[in-house]
Amino acid sequence: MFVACIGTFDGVHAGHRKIIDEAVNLSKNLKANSIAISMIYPWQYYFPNFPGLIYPVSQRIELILDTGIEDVITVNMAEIKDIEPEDYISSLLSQGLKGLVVGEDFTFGKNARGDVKMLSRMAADYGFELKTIPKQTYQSKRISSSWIREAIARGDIKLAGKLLQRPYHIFGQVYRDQGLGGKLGFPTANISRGEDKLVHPRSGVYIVRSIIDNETVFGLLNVGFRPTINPSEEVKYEVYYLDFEKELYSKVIEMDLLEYLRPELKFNTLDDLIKAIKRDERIARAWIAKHLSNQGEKEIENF
Ligand SMILES: Cc1cc2nc3c(=O)[nH]c(=O)nc-3n(C[C@H](O)[C@H](O)[C@H](O)COP(=O)(O)O)c2cc1C
Ligand SMILES: Nc1ncnc2c1ncn2[C@@H]1O[C@H](COP(=O)(O)OP(=O)(O)OP(=O)(O)O)[C@@H](O)[C@H]1O
Repeated sequence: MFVACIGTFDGVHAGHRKIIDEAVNLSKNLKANSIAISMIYPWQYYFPNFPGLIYPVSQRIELILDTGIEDVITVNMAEIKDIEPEDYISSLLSQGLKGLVVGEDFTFGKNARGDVKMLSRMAADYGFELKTIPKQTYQSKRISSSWIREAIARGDIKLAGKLLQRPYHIFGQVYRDQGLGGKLGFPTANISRGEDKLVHPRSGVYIVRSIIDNETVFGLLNVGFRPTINPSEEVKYEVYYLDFEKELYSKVIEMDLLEYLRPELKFNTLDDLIKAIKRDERIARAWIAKHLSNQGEKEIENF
């Protein structure tokens, strides 16, 4: 016996959390297991103008499980897009579905014909519990993964963090590059974000925070194409951690994006680039000092 909630859940934003929490509550009332059914990719993923996922699928699953729901099942959109919605629900019923939680505007199945009206009818006919959740909003606008992707792409990481209920973070493995940064006076770790098609934050410089070997470290992340030296065809992620000297090659690091400082620029000389980075560092140090709480704990206010 199980209670399920259905969606893509990319980002696991405030609206998703509400749906998942309600599924967990309902499962307790019905003494059943709780399951999130997560579409691997949203419908838009298959179109060329899709900006990319907020988080890799593996991380999405971790975030969903962190909410306290017992299991996550991933479903390929191709598997259900041509299925009659009644058939999909019947197959869940035959597997022990006792309750279902969805957003009020949720649609699924062939021609998106499955909706709350249809689900209510089926719930009455087949005796399962249906809970629909009113849309969760921020500043009167429906919270959605699409809105968050768009905010990240234009560098509004504050808004993204609000909608996600935690700072937007990126994560990836450190790989060896030319090591030019060290020679310029600021060693950088180059990050590879993996295979999933992910949204790129607006190119430029960000203040970031990571936890490395149980220690909080702050850094400057450059996202972009490095137009000044060694230009790249694809977006690169390079982080310069402040007051940090440990070896990072091949480690997987996660960083919270806290503040957007400036766009990436093409400088005429290397010297100008170095000056700009030194200035970024001064601004970042002042920002960090201002935002650290007074109790000596390395916590950023407002997050
Ligand atoms: C904080 C920071 C800011 C940066 N800003 C720029 C920039 O505005 N324009 C640019 O062309 N490169 C910028 N870079 C990228 C540097 O050009 C890059 O780190 C340098 O080329 C070394 O790269 P490599 O060691 O990976 O070869 C920035 C790097 C950092 C860490
Ligand atoms: N703001 C919200 N308030 C209430 N329910 C929501 C909200 N956003 C999504 N849901 C519900 O959460 C489940 C998962 O949503 P899903 O990830 O498919 O949509 P989304 O966040 O709107 O993404 P997209 O912007 O890509 O359409 C669905 O049942 C959906 O109806």
